[in-house]
Amino acid sequence: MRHPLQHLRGNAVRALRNQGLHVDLLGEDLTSNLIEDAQKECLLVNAPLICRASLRVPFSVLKYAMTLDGKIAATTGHASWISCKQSRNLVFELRGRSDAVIVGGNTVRRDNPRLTARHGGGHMPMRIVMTQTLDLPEEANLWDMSEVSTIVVTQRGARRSFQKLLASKGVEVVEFDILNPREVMEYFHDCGYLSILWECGGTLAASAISSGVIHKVYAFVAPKIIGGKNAPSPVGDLGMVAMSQALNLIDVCYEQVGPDMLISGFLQPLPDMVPVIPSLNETFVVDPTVSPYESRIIFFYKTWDPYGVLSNYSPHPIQMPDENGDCVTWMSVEHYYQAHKFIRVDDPLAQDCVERIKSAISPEEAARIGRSMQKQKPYLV
Ligand SMILES: NC(=O)C1=CN([C@@H]2O[C@H](COP(=O)(O)OP(=O)(O)OC[C@H]3O[C@@H](n4cnc5c(N)ncnc54)[C@H](OP(=O)(O)O)[C@@H]3O)[C@@H](O)[C@H]2O)C=CC1
Ligand SMILES: Nc1c(N[C@@H]2O[C@H](COP(=O)(O)O)[C@@H](O)[C@H]2O)[nH]c(=O)[nH]c1=O
Repeated sequence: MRHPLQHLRGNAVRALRNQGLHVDLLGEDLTSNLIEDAQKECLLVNAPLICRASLRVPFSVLKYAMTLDGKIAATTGHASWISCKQSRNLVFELRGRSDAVIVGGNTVRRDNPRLTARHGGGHMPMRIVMTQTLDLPEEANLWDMSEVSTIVVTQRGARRSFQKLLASKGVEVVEFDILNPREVMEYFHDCGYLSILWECGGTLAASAISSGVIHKVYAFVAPKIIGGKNAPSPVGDLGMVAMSQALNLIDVCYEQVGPDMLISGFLQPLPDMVPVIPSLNETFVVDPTVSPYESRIIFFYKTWDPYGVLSNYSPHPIQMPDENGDCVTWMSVEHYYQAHKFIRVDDPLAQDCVERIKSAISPEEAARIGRSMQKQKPYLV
């Protein structure tokens, strides 16, 4: 398949063909039902890359283990173990395929987890803790940095003395003005993360789902019943009141793992799998009074879809007059847009940022520079 980013599209294919290799592109040179299935498999395998490239957050998987009566712990908070050994071994593999594993403060306080991939010398994911209060134990397995590092993300100004203690143990602390899953995922996207495994409890899981940053779910269901009116469940309050609002998983798979059942599926369509024209019962058009089928209206979003050339990210140069009326060429609308956040700001940092955006190699890079500068130095915008 072709690369999802327009400016990289075709490069690898061209390079291979230039070397005399025969390359067939799924869905272009080769078409058939079988090929369509293969193309879909290709999309699924590349889900993290596609998500990262088009949604500008890492691909996030929410994983949890629950009893048959939908509990992720007993009323006391005790949770080890719900799923069987084979299931937990599979979790080590999932961790090993992720760039980071993330939990909420309460899971750290309650479980003192290690969050390592005990799979024999393979890749170890970074460990991330999300906590507003920073009210965490002084001693915890996650502060043992001998095998792998931990990053704690928290609210700006939270418990400065505890931040110092963490720093003395080598734990990185990142402060956010607004600590929510989307901001945190955008930050880790900008740091280069591709895929994140969420192993938190229901409180943070609900917040992450509501923020739209969870793409896939892995639910291990153990044939056990624990009961308990107040025993926690995998997803906290989503503000839904009718079953018709429930989120339906897509491409659901069922797999038996020892005595457990692993149910997995996508929580939102992969960007390339989104239908270009929304179906009639979908109501998410920008203006609810406008039908998505109205012929005068052109819908565009991703650069590689029909009309994608109208997107800010389309890598087409534009010419715009500067403050003196002289014509200046910008590599894309996104370059122009990002630079104009800083263009008349009387500060050398802002001027430097404009120059960096101007010479960014792609619209995505221009957006990355603009957005991270805006986040780091909000006073410049
Ligand atoms: N069976 C399983 O698969 C799992 C079971 N568990 C069990 O679940 C229980 C803990 O569940 P739960 O309390 O939901 O734990 P979470 O892991 O969801 O932690 C919740 C905490 O996350 C922090 N947080 C930071 N930002 C946010 C935000 N934007 N929204 C929500 N929370 C945020 C807060 O920490 P702070 O208070 O520090 O500010 C909050 O109290 C334990 O009993 C544990 O054993 C946990 C994980 C998996
Ligand atoms: N209880 C439970 C899970 N709990 C998750 O695993 C974490 C513990 O990881 P570690 O300390 O590395 O073994 C814990 O904090 C929570 O996120 N996972 C599962 O696959 N099955 C289970 O039954």
